[in-house]
Amino acid sequence: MKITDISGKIETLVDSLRDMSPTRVRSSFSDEHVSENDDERSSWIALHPSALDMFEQIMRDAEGKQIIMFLDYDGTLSLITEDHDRAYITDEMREVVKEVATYFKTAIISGRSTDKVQSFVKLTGIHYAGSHGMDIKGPTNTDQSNQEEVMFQPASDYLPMIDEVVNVLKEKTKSIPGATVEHNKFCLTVHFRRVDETGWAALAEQVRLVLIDYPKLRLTQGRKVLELRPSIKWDKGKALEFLLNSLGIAESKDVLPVYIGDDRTDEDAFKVLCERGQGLGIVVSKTIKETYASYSLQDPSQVKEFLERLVKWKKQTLGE
Ligand SMILES: O=P(O)(O)OC[C@H]1O[C@H](O[C@H]2O[C@H](CO)[C@@H](O)[C@H](O)[C@H]2O)[C@H](O)[C@@H](O)[C@@H]1O
Repeated sequence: MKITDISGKIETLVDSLRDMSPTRVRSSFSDEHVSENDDERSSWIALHPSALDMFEQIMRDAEGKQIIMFLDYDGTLSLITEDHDRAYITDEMREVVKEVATYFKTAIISGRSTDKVQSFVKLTGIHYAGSHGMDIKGPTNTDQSNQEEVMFQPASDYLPMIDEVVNVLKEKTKSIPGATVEHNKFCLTVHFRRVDETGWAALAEQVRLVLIDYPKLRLTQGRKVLELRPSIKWDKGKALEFLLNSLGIAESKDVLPVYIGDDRTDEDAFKVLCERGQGLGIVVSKTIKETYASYSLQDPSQVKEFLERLVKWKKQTLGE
C-alpha cells in the first residue's frame, strides 16, 4: 500500500467514526448512537430479514444437511464493552454455545488471540480461530485430554514483528488518554473507544506512521478500532474454508455452514458463503449496514435466542 493510500484510508476511517448522519449507511467504525428512518430500516430488513422471524424457513432449508456453526466473539457472543479486557461471555450464553457444540461442529472465529478468546469462552471440544483466523486450534484426536491443538498458523513468521509493533505503538500512544493497544498474537488492535473524539486524529496518525515503517503490515478497521495485521491473503473467510476442508466436508452438498458475526471483518466470511452459494450469513446489527449476510439479528441476546431455538429444533428432530 502506498503512503498516500494509507493517509487517505485513515482520514476516511476517522471521518466515518465522526459521521453520525442518520441518512447514511454506516461503517462498523461508527457503530452506535445511530438511528435510521423507518423506510430505510424496512428496506434493509427486507434484504436481510431477522433470522428469528425466518427461523422455520431456515430450518426447512437445513433439512437433511449437516449444520456447521461459526460464531464470532465480540458483539456476537458478548456485549460490546468500554474495556475490551472485560467483554465477558455470560454463563447463559456459554451454556447455549456448549449445547450447540454438542449437536453441531462449532468454531469460534475472532480477531482476538486464540488464547484470549479461549480464556473467555472456556469450552473444550470446539474449534477456535483467533487473530482473525490466523491461529486455528481444534480438539485433539486422541481423546486423552481436553486440550486443543494447533492446526494452522499461516503468519508465524510475523510474530517478532507484531511484538515489536505492539511495543512501538504502546510507547507512541501512551500520552493519548484512553488509547490502548491490544496484542492479539498475530495481529494487533488499537482501541479508540475510550479516547475523546478530539484525540482520534492524533491516534490514527500514530498508526499511519507505524505503517510507513512496517510496510509488510496492512490496516483494517473494526468497531472503534484500527487493526494491523500481516499482509497475507488470510482472513476469517479463509479460516472458514480451512475448517470446512479440515473437517473433510468442503465439497459436500449436504453441509450448511452458518456464520454469525457483527463486525466488518466478518464480511470476509459472509462473502465466502455467498460465493460458495452455500451456507447462511447472519449479521448482528441494530443499524443498517452494507453486508454480504442474508439474515440479521439485533444483538447478542437475539443470538442466544437463535442458538436456543436451533438446539430445541435439533432435539425435536432427534426425538429427544
Ligand atoms: O472478531 P471479534 O471476536 O468480533 O473481535 C473483534 C475485536 O473485538 C474486540 O474489540 C471490540 O470489542 C471490545 C469489547 O467489547 C470493544 O471495546 C471494541 O471497541 C470493539 O472493537 C477486541 O478487543 C479486538 O481485539 C478484536 O479484534
